Amino acid sequence: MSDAVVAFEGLGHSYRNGVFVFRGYSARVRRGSIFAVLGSNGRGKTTLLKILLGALKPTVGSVSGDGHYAFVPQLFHVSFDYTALDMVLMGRARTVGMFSQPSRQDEEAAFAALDRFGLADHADRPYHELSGGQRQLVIFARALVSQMQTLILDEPTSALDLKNQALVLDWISTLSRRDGLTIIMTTHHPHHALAIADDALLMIAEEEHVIGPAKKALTEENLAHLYGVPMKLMSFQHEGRQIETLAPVYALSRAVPSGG
Ligand SMILES: Nc1ncnc2c1ncn2[C@@H]1O[C@H](COP(=O)(O)OP(=O)(O)OP(=O)(O)O)[C@@H](O)[C@H]1O
Repeated sequence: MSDAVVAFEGLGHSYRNGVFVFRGYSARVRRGSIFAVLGSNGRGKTTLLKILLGALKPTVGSVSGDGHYAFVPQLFHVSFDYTALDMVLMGRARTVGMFSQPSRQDEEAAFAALDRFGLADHADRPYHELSGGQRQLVIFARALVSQMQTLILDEPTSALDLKNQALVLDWISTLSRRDGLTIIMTTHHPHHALAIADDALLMIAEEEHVIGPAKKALTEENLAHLYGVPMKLMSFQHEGRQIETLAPVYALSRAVPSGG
């Protein structure tokens, strides 16, 4: 695998005999990089993540990787009355051990992770009472304390407001650039991928996919082809930085006001 942390070759999955969600997909995720996966609803992004996590066996193709990943799912339900802090402490399972109590150091790390996401005041609240976005942030905090070198994030910004989207994007970027972690994330936001990803996989159709450096893969043409919505790439200066971003162009049906 050389510099690749995760690699797959000729990968495909079929839940029902003969009907493939996708097949023939190949890619390599480089150590320390951010790898974004884009595709329309039902294209197979979560299926791909489940295969990489080893939770699902691919129907065809092969996957390699060390299997030591922290996973942040889209929705996370728990049946027990855990507090937000308990949820984060579960991320320390590797250091706490099966039947021991978390150490003071574990608790401090968990509390600091909650604080990083602005949730220190919610540490003792029941997890299931938190809002969807707050729960998503708690699960990020849990991934943060796990000390895994690879994070797999399923739509990490889906439940978040703009401020918390920016916080999480910055967090992902810092973990990769400063701490050398490898991040694999799915997203429905091409501009998020363009802002932070090194490489992108565009799952376009059953066999059709684009893989490459984010700036080369996330073109107006490829994205319009993927989503069926025109996309505009914009480049401008902001506070001395050159910004490149993407915006969809919506075709709105205009209702004609009556009598007008
Ligand atoms: N356990 C399952 N059994 C049968 N079909 C499934 C199962 N899980 C997913 N599918 C089907 O596989 C396809 C891909 O689903 P998947 O959840 O991987 O897509 P996705 O790209 O993550 O979608 P979204 O963007 O809507 O979250 C869908 O057609 C879905 O209905």
